[in-house]
Amino acid sequence: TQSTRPQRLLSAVQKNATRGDPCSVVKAIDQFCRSKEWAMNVGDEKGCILDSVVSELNPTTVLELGTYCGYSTVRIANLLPPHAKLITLEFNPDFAAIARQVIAWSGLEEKVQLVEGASGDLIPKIKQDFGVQTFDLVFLDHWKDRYLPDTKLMEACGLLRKGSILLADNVICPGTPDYLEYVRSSPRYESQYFKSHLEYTKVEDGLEKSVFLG
Ligand SMILES: O=C(NCCO)c1cc(-c2ccc(F)cc2)cc(O)c1O
Ligand SMILES: [Mg+2]
Repeated sequence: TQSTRPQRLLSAVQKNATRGDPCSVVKAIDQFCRSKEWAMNVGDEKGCILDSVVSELNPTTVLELGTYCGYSTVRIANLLPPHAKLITLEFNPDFAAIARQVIAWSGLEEKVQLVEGASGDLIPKIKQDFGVQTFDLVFLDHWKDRYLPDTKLMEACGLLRKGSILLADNVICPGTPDYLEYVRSSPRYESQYFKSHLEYTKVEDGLEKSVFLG
């Protein structure tokens, strides 16, 4: 039976990265995606912008929407202070299975809780089931048509507080026009666009950083 691209990405990590070394896991995935097969990780260029936002914020609670193979999960978790928590939601069970192994290889499983399911179903359960009241940082990288409804849902569930940061991938490619319009026009957000490129390509893409004003 044929292997899948996430399975081949995991094999590349297990072959080329050192167990317990998150940086080597990130490097191995970027090398695989540049030299062997493109995959929809946030990538090295946008990843550096992600790193700078995380490092500047020093968040204690992080929510990631869309785990895929765990690349950005590892990038974020690697920068978190001790006892900080990253909850990452993934709808696709095949992606989740690979991501668990990538996260384990990096040695960061203590900081990460991967939950399988639909973000729209899980978000309302976070306070009661995962013991988190509000998030310092939310990284949106899941289905592009879910960015806006899930943002409104997080607001309604009281998961955002004054100063919470939303960082959204792919606001240009594939694009999230309704989400961009919302965070850029709403008086409840202060938004900033970080121009970059679609992972491993020359195509324009970027990250939108939005501060919730409460
Ligand atoms: O769908 C995406 N993520 C949610 C599913 O896990 C996604 C897609 C693309 C992409 C794909 C196909 C193309 F032609 C261009 C972009 C890129 C990304 O960074 C993404 O996060
Ligand atoms: Mg993305």
